[in-house]
Order: sequence, then structure tokens, then C-alpha cells
Amino acid sequence: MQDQKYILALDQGTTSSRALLVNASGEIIGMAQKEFKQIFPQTGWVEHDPLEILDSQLMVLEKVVRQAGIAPEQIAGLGITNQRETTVIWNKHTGKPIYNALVWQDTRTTDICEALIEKGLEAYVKKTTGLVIDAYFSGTKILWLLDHIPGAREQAEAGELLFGTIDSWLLWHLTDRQVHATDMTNASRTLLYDINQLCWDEYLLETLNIPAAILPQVHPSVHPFGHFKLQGHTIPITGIAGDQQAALFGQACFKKGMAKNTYGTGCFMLMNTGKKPQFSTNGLLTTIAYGVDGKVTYALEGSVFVAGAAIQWLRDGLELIQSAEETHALAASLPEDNPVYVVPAFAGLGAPYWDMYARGAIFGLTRDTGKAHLAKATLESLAYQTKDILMAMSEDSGIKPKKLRVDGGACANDYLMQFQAHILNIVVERPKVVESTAMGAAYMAGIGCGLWQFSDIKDNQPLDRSFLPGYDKERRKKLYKKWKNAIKRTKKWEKD
Ligand SMILES: Nc1ncnc2c1ncn2[C@@H]1O[C@H](COP(=O)(O)OP(=O)(O)O)[C@@H](O)[C@H]1O
Ligand SMILES: O=P(O)(O)OC[C@H](O)CO
Repeated sequence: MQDQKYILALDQGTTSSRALLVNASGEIIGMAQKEFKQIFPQTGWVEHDPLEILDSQLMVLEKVVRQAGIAPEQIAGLGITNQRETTVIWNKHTGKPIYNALVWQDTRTTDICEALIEKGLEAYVKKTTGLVIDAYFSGTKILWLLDHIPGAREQAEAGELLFGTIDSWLLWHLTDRQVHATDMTNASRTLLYDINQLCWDEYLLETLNIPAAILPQVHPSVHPFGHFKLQGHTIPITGIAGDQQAALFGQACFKKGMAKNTYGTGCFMLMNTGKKPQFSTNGLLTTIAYGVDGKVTYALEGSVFVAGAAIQWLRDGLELIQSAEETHALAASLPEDNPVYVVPAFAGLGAPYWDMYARGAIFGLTRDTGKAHLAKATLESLAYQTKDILMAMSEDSGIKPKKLRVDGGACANDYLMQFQAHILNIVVERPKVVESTAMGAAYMAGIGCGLWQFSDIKDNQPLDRSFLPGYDKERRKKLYKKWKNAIKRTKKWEKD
């Protein structure tokens, strides 16, 4: 079967690096995954070692090809998808990062953001970049690195340093240090990219004091980015997208109004809004969904910073559970409504609240509270945060969805999915293949290398399970009201 062609998709997520092989019929035929270290040097700081990311990604890439027993020349194209906003600056001569990657969850630049807000930049940032001023995005992370790493600013101005989100960092190494580029979806998360004109914004670069020389070239998501050599064979890199946009693409949300929700480290709902950017009045972001076939498509996005990460906190921080899966049985062991609420605002609150000063809290504890209540409340916090976003999205778009398409690691949890359906009062649909992110990157790469046409990607994914709503209005209202109350009490905690 040497004539069979495959696409290799690299999915560099917040907690692990994955590589998937997809055959010409669009089926996943192999997967390799490696977790890597989360570094928390101080309160609010979250870092990754870029070299560990690179090594883990290359390791799983080689492993998946080896395990599948295919020849490198059978790989028609390679796609990259990645955790977004996470910021790396490296020296272009040595190839070494000047510091660890500042991860999207890192809130050390809150003060820089505060100063930008005080300067009155919010409206400009929103209409130009589609974003809000928040430590989440790359812009202020770049500034922090240039101002805190000795010699960095001088080297950047002398043209010796390069900035990139994780896709650029991987691309540069995969192409043997030849290509310094990114795609529009990743650029649209930097706080520096004009999503209307499709270029870096000079005024923002000047205001943030960031030299243009360090920025990557920006291309559409489907594009001949460069080549990767595997065992002497050259593989074209033909697709790149941020992971949430890739998941939207992987779920084939190509029509205006179609949306998906991904439950990974964070939780991200994106809705396709068509060929023109739509600006939110309810705390959502406007972002580029994809650039394919010479056209740009936009999306509204609700970004929740802590979702699956809260389950990891139960496991690694509190050591209440051994594995994420256990939370299902714990939650299901308590049939009555949960009086306990966990607000996992560990990195402040993202959409729709945008409060960098909020902090996590547990409410409703009584003498009989046990770990099952905490596990259940933590799972439910993912569903409540999703409800906040869905309500904002319905307000903005005027569309009241009848069902929600889900994917990502934590959507494997049946208790969570069932509670999600109850609290939203809509059907939650879980596809058989929940690797939508990697599939999105594979589709883009497959289109880019000519294996597929855009029109070949069909919205006909088989479902694993549909979760039907079953709570009456009164019950939903009562539960959600308490959640809103809990949110209110966590806001501005660090500031007051
Ligand atoms: N059965 C489960 N129940 C709840 N959460 C889960 C379950 N399985 C995985 N998770 C959570 O999902 C996340 C991993 O999902 P993944 O999509 O791989 O995330 P990422 O791309 O952010 O690394 C982890 O935060 C983990 O805690
Ligand atoms: O790595 P994930 O899947 O949690 O996604 C992270 C997001 O891209 C951050 O914006």
C-alpha cells in the first residue's frame, strides 16, 4: 500500500504534544502523545520550556510514523495546530529561547495591561484587533520579555531575536531555521494584528514599543509554509491554525452561525460569523476563524481560562483524585443538586467577564461536604462557564442554538456533558472523533497539498452520543442564579 497517502497533523496543546496520522479518507490511523512540564515559578506565572515542547513534538511525530509503519514519502502534507497566545522569543543565531515560553494563562503582565487601559486604548484595540486588553494575549508578554530579560531589547532592535507563538517556534525548527512565519488565526491573538486590514498594526507596535523586526510573516491558514525533512524525505507544511480555530474547522463549522465548544485545559466556544468581523457587545472576542482559498472567515469567541485545568488541580494540586475520569463517578454518586460551587478563576476570569483580578473560590461548604461535592462542583463549573458564554453569544448573534457540538479531552466526561445539556436546556452532541483540533489541522494541510478540496470536507461526522436536557425552568434558574452570585463574589478579589 505504498501508494496510500497520509496527512500528518501536529497538535501542540497546553498540556501535551500530539501527532496524528490521517489517511486519504479522513480517518485517524495513528496517534502518539506526550505530556510535558507545567512550570509555575510564582503566583500567577505559568511557563513552558520551548525546547521541551519542541522535543516532545518531534518525539511523537517520529513515533506515530514508526508505529504506523508507513514510509515518509507517503506523507503528502503536514499541518500544525497549537495552543494560542503562548509567547516565545528566541535568538536566530543560536536557535535558543531567551526565556521560557510565557503561557496564555500567565497573568504577570496585568500591570502593563492596566497602564494600557488607563491610556484609553481599549476602543482602539477592540476595533483593530477584535480583542480586549488582557494579560491573556501575546502583546504584553512580548513587552515583558523584552524589558525583563537582560540585553533582550538591544538584541531585538539589532534584529537578532525572533518572536513567535508556538506554531512559529515549531515551524522555524521544522524548516531547519529557514521560515519565520505564522498564520492569520494565530496572529489575530497577539493584540498587535489588524484583523480588518490583515497586517501588523503600526500604532500598537509603537505604543507597546515592540520592534517590527521580531515579528513573523503572516499567511493564510492554508499556505505553502515550508518543508520538513523526515529521514531524507521532504514533506510540505501546508496548514497552520490556532487550536480553537482548527477545532471549528475540524467540526466543519463552515456556515455562518455554526459553533463548537472545546473542553481542554480551558474551554473555548467559537461561532462562525462569516466574511465580515462582528464585534461583540457582550464580552466576546472577534477573531479570524480561517483563511482558505483566498478568503478570510471570522468568528466570535468566548474564552474560558480554566476548564480541564480545574480537574488537573483536583488531581495534582489537592490530590483528591488519581485520574480525571474518577470525577464522573464521584459526581454521579450525589443524585441531589449540588449546594457547593467552585469558581475556578485561577488565572482571573476570561469571557464574558474579563477580570484579571478575580481569583478562585469555593462556596456553600457545610460540615457534610466531601470530595464528591468538590469534584461535582468543579465539573459543573465548566458547564456554568459555558452557559455564560452561550448566553453572550446568543445576545450578540441573535441566534439561539438548538444543540451544542463539543470536543476536547474533558468532553469524555458523561456527567459533565449531561449536566451541560440540563443547564443549557439544549442537546449536547458528542462526535465519535473528538480530535477535532488535529482534524482541523489535517484538513487544512490536506487542502494545502492538494490531497483534498475545501468542498470535500463535509459536515457529516458520526455522533458518539447526544445528551438531552431534562431540568425544568425553575430548577435551571435556581442553580444558575447561585453561580452568578458566586461569580460576583470572586470579582476584583486581588485588587480590593
Ligand atoms: N474524563 C475526564 N473528565 C474531566 N476532565 C478530563 C477528562 N479527561 C481529560 N480531562 C481534562 O481535559 C484536559 C485535557 O484535554 P486536551 O483536549 O488534551 O487539552 P489541551 O489541548 O488543553 O492540552 C485536561 O485538563 C484534563 O484534566
Ligand atoms: O491547549 P488548549 O487546547 O487548552 O487551547 C489553549 C488555547 O488555544 C488558548 O487560547
